[in-house]
Amino acid sequence: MSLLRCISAEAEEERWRLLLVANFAGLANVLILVSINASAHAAEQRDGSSLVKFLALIALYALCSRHAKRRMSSLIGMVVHRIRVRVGDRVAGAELAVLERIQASEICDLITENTMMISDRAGFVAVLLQSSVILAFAVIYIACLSLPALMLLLVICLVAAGLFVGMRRDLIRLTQQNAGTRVGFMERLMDLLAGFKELQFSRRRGSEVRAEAVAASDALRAATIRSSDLLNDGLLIGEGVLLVLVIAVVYLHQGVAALDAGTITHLLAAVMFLWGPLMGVIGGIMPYMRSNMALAQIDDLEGRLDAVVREAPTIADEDPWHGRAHGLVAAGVAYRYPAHDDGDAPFCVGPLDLEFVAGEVVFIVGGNGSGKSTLVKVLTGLYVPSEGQLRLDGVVVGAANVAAFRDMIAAIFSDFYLFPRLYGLGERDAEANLLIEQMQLTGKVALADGAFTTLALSTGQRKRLAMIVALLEDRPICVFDEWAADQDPEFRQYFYAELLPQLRARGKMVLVVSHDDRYFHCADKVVTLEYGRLRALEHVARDGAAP
Ligand SMILES: Nc1ncnc2c1ncn2[C@@H]1O[C@H](COP(=O)(O)OP(=O)(O)OP(=O)(O)O)[C@@H](O)[C@H]1O
Repeated sequence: MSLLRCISAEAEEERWRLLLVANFAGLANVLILVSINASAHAAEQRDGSSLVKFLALIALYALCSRHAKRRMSSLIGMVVHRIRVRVGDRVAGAELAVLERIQASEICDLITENTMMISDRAGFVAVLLQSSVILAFAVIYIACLSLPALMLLLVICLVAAGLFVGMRRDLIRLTQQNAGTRVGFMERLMDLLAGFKELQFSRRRGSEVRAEAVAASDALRAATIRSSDLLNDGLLIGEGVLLVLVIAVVYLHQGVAALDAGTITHLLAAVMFLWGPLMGVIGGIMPYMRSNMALAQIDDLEGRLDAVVREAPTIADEDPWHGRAHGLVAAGVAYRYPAHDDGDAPFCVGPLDLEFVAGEVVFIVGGNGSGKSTLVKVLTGLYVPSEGQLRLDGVVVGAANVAAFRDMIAAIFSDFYLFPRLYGLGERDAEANLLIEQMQLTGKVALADGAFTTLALSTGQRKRLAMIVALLEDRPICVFDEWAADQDPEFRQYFYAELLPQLRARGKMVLVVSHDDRYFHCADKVVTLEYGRLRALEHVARDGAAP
């Protein structure tokens, strides 16, 4: 959708009022020109009342033009705001498997860069729209002065428009190239920042990464120069058109039409007077075209998000469990990742038949890449099974109720994210600080007004904070993916020998992904995976001794 259409849709019924105000501004502007021309040629027109008329027209123009430009800028701001919210909602409403297919860096770049581009150029676009209205009135005035002059003006403008159309093609090509170049540069910058530590240990690796970052920056520089050259060419064409217009008017009476000196002076005054609005149009065309391209790129991103979102069923709000979970059954459940571009067979976990009950601790174990985390994502409703079904207390987990199902799970994944605040948990400072003491983090971090005082902690300490959040959530199903991997021996012991039994005693259904074979006896059941298949399902005797 073009920016003009977006503005019009945003303005709703205000659009007609805005158009009227912009037209008043255009009319007042041209009436000032007409009055100047009249006063310049007739002494009787230069009295006090004509001065008042001038001042009134100037005031009318200033007020209407100011209102129209301000409203247009603010409507463009609203269009951009709505785009941000819409794309944000689409991302928030997407499924994990969907988001894994679109790079987060690409989403961020497309939203921030393009919306900033539209916002930054909103002023130019507002001037363009207002100037276009003024020009339309000026064309009527020129037509009244001389039809041949109007024809000449239209021919010159058509030639200029043809040049702009040619430039638009270049601009589209450059805009697409620039987006790719910018993402490339951001990726190299991330290499430098995220891989900072690794780069300290190899000067050669460091210089190779730096060389690629410099090359990406250079490509970005060249791309930016090409774009600004194109914009400058656009401005130059506009200025050229103006000069050609002035010269054409002067020579007009010698060629096509015999004009008297008075009309020529009026025409020249018109062209010179319209220099500002003409430059407003010319200066605004490129930013307007660029804004439309930014909109097209956002449309494309939204289309891609929609296309993958359409594959996933719409999530509804049904809640057949009301916060209680007794038995979770995976019946013939399998999950297959999307096929690779290179034709390699994608990884598949399952089909598996498994059962988990409340008050039971189940360990999911296996070698690296055996599918433990993938299985956990299926069991927690993050991935929709490719085959089979998940049933909680006899009710199939599906699109209609998966949101309620997920609301019953407290999960800490191996690549967990720690929010700086206790979102969704209300006022829990006292309880949280008690748990912080239990987790031996007192003096390191505290919870004040729902926010952690710091997150600058070690990996193990941050995982303990994530555990505190999970315990505060107090959900019937707990999932811990390699939580103990970063804990010291004392805390590892606390996790397996104290925390898990406490959760079992409280009737929680606990799923633990673990490599700690020293503690496998702490489980009620051990599910062993190998290449995505079930290798063994062992029940552990409850006296603590492995069978
Ligand atoms: N986002 C993804 N897209 C495509 N394939 C993936 C993705 N994540 C994992 N895989 C594939 O799934 C396989 C199993 O990965 P998974 O993370 O489930 O293993 P894991 O048993 O948890 O391993 P680890 O013990 O190393 O954490 C991987 O070998 C990989 O081929």
